[in-house]
Amino acid sequence: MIGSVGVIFGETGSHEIKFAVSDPAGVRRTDYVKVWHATDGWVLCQVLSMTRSSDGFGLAEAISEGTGHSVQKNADRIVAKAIVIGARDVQGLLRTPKTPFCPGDRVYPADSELITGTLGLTQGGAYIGLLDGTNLQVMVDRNKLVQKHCSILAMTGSGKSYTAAVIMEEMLEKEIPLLIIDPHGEYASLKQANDDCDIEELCQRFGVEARGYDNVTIYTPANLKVNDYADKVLRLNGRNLKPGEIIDYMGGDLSASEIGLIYEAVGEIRNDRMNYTLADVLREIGSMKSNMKWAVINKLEPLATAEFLADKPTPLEELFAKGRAAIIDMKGVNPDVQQVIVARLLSMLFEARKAGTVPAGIVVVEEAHNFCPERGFQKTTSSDVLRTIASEGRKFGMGLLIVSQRPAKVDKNVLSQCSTQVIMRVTNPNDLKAITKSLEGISSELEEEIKRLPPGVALLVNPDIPMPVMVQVRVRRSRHGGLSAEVSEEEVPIEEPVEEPAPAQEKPEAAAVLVEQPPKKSITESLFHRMFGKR
Ligand SMILES: Nc1ncnc2c1ncn2[C@@H]1O[C@H](COP(=O)(O)OP(=O)(O)OP(=O)(O)O)[C@@H](O)[C@H]1O
Repeated sequence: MIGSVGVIFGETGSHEIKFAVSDPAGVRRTDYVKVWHATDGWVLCQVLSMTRSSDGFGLAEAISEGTGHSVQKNADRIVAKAIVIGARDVQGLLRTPKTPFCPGDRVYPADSELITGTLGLTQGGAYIGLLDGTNLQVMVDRNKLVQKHCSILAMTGSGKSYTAAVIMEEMLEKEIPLLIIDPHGEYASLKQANDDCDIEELCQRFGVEARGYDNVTIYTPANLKVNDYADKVLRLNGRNLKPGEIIDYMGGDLSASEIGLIYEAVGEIRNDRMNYTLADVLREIGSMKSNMKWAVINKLEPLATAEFLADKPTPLEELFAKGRAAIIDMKGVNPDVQQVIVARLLSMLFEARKAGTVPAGIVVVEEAHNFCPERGFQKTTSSDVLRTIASEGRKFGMGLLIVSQRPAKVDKNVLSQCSTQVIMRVTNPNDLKAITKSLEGISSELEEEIKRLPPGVALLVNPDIPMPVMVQVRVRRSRHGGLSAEVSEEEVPIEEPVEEPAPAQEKPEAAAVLVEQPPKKSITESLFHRMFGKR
């Protein structure tokens, strides 16, 4: 029994074994163990559960009699259940034995080489962390992250953004372009080296070196007053927009007649000239006879005055470039506008990628439930493009890194395309259900495990690793947390709400249909007149 931790007993199969633990200090739940199989050699197994009882008299004696091994006589009985992972054959393919294991055979702790080789932990070089409870590095294939997308799902405070930053660092190390949609300004600190008080010890443990990344640029769609730690403003093209582009920006909240009005107005302008602004489109709509024009102006006016639309847009080639990360820091930007910006920016980026004018890379979407919500929760402008990138991105080398604390609220069409899943602690039953639904054959033990994961520990599901593995996510090279807490919060003036004046006289609806009435002067109308003068 030297070196062994237990002995197989009872009815055995080739997918699962039960063993009586002979060395309680030598084996714990989730540990990897090995068993010799007559045809397959050393086979890797993982302990799923352990039970201890004092009423199993007879079990140890039975095993002892059958095998000649002495097993914990006169003590509590500890029984472990382990799942059989398998062994690599000569071609490197993972196989599970075709015949059952023998009762009485010994179970040993698995050695590092067998674990790493069988689980395929070192493929592709993006270093995520250490296999929980070991010193074995877990790596995933960078290219597959680009081609097959990745999701990080966990409840708040469990280490989502920390882990997302670890993956971003791995991409930056290999100069893979990153575009990061950052609603809370959490990733600006990628620029600074990790200066945690215990950083030296952690770096030694995980085998990394602390560093900041100076090839990271923070863009704000607002302005440098609202976001004073941003490096640059993000501007999208606001000149000579086609009717379809204007409609996209307006977020799909238009009736067919309103859409018609926009086409008509832009058509009129383009008959005359090809160089125009949204203000010109507004003016053209204002000069139209249709009663509907006020509704359209009401919807278009915020766009015409939006800061993020400009004559000189930020070049996509600058935003998505080899060796660089562009953080789109949404601080101070209204959530509806954030979605419009994400929708437009990602549509243009995906087109540019298809045309080959930007390199292959990864788009990170934090708070993904707000940008691609599950049907039934809400409709957002950015849903369609994210769904398109999720399903077609792999053909063109555009990957998604989806991060969310509400997996149940993220579009399943997007989540189901993420072949790498990093799952951290989740306790909400709906979120847990959404996760386990997407993981084929997840055991009830693993489900329980997800509820109890400590911060910084993740369950990693990856196509190159034959089963989910528990990973202690490595320490960050760069500092964790946004820069926003360090800068003085500037007060953003809040506009007083303007009360709409009550209509002078209520008109019967039928009359309004039959007789064309001049529409009442709305806020939109007065704003319009203020901007362009009376018409
Ligand atoms: N792998 C790790 N190593 C060390 N500390 C970690 C690790 N993961 C998380 N932490 C710590 O746990 C805390 C929470 O992590 P993080 O900010 O990533 O959580 P989160 O899930 O993104 O939360 P929120 O939704 O509130 O942003 C942080 O203070 C971080 O320092």
